[in-house]
Parts: sequence; structure tokens; C-alpha cells
Amino acid sequence: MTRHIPKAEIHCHIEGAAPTALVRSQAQKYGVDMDHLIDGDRYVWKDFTSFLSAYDAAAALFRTEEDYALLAQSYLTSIAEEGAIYSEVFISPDHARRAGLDPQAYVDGLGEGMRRARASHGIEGRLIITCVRHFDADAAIDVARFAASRPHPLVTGFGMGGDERMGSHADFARAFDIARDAGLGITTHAGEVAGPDSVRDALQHVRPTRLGHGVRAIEDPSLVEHLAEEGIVLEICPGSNVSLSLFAGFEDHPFPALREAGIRVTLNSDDPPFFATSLGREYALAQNAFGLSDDDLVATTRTALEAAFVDEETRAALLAKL
Ligand SMILES: Nc1ncnc2[nH]cnc12
Ligand SMILES: [Zn+2]
Repeated sequence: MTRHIPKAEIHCHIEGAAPTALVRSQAQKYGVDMDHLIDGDRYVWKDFTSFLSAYDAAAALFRTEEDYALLAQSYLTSIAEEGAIYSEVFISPDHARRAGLDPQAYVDGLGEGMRRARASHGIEGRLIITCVRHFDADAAIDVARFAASRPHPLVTGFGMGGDERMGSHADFARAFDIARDAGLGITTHAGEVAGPDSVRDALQHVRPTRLGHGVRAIEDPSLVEHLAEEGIVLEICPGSNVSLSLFAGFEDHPFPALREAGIRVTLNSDDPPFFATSLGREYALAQNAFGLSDDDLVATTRTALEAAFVDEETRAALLAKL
């Protein structure tokens, strides 16, 4: 049991956090048939490509500001009940636009959901605007400009998700420059479904302080050393990685080896209902499968808070809770 451990999450996609029951009710509301996508309480997918398609289909069912307010409120409330004190969620204006929702209304809805969760459960939240690698690089520049305009006080970071097997971070360097110049924190997905070269590509072209996943850096000892030396924080999502068959099981997962190599590691759920997980389950797994003690788990939360894209006053207040 890790309910008593204060937790912080810095890698969760809000559209990927929608429980199947909520998506079913959204589908009913908008008259969309989702039977091919949901079986009982699980999403139907078989590999990374079909996972991304299922994710896009679920996202298409959130269409109004209030839909997103409810989604953010219910997600933050659920992890607060598992002991979370801080939540950064990845958000995607491209997905909102595709669902017919104006990006400003999207961000306002998400911000309102975070405000409600903070009021009821005390959980602090921030929004990381992401572009999508398998959409196109010009769209990414528009998304970066939107993020750089600081559309909401809770928007504090910029990142990229999507299909890492496509293109290079070089194609998105301009978008990341726009976001960095506006003072936003920078993270990006790399070293998940592609290997060490992809991590090096990300470091070279977008200079992130954090990496989404990064776990396949383990295939290159010199890269592991570099990540440790530079203090790059890995947003590790073990349940997601095993579910997507990056590793055969938790006993093969590199979390312990990366941690022992001196890399700053954190625990996250990525897209929890897609991978039958939750932030609480990730902490419990780290205890049971990786042998982390209560103190080790709290240290992981501390790393997440140190790496969080948040103002220093809020960071100090959060760290004081540990
Ligand atoms: N695990 C993941 N990798 C890349 N992009 C994503 N978008 C949502 N989940 C993702
Ligand atoms: Zn992710």
C-alpha cells in the first residue's frame, strides 16, 4: 500500500486519462459507436500504432469546454485520492481542434477542472501544451505560438508526443525554440518506441530538461552516463512500457538500472486506463517489482517536484509537504 506516500506526476496525457466509462457516456452523448474501441472496461488496441488510433478516437469525444473541465477535474480528483499532491498533464490543442473545439476554450476548460480539483482536494496542477509528431511540423509551430502566448496561467510547459518512429526532432526545433524563448519548460517523448539515437536526436535539437520515457537509453551505456551527468529527468511510465511490450515484464524493466546509474527518475502513468494502471499502481509496482522503500518513493516524488514546470514559491510549498 502506498496511499500514505505523497505522489507527484509529470507525465500523463489528459485525453489518455479518460476512463472507459466516461468515454462510453461521451459516445452516447454525441451518438458515436465506440463498440470496436472499448471491450468491457478496457480499450481495444494491439500495438503502438493501434494504441495511438484508439487514443485519437477517444479524444474526439471531448468537444466542449465543460467536457474538458470534467475530464481534468475527475482525473486530478482520482489521483489526489491515491495520495497525489501535484499533477502535470500533457494537453493537445490539435486534438481539441480536430474535435471542433477552439484551443482557448480547451485550455480554459482544463484550467477550470484543475481549479475545481484544487478546491476540493488540494491538488496542485499545471498544463503542458504538446504538439503531435505524427501530425505535421507546421501545425507544431502554430501550437508552439499558442503556448508561447501564455493562454492560461496554468500553462507552464511545452512538449511533444505521438509517433516517435516518424521524422526527427530537427523538424520540430523551431517550435521548441518558440516555446523555450517564451520561458516555458521543455520536455519531449524520446527513447520509448525508438532507441538511443532518438534520445540523442531529442537532446541535440530541442534541449529538454526532461524526457518522456527515455528508458531505451539503457541500450547505450555512454548515453546513460550522459543523462546522469546532465541531470536530465526521465518521466518513466513502467506500466505503459510493459503494456506496449517495450519490455517483456517488470523484471526486465530498466527503471532500477537507470536509477542506480544516477539518473533522476520519476514515476508516471502516461495514459492510465489504456494500460490498466494508475499513478498509485505505478508507485505500488515500484515498491513490489523494483524494491523501492517508502523513503525511495518519497525521493522519487521529490525528483518530480524538483523537475516540475512550476514557479519557485509553489515548488517550495509542495516540497515542504514531503
Ligand atoms: N505513450 C505515448 N507515446 C507517445 N505519444 C503518446 N500520446 C499518448 N500516449 C503516448
Ligand atoms: Zn506519454
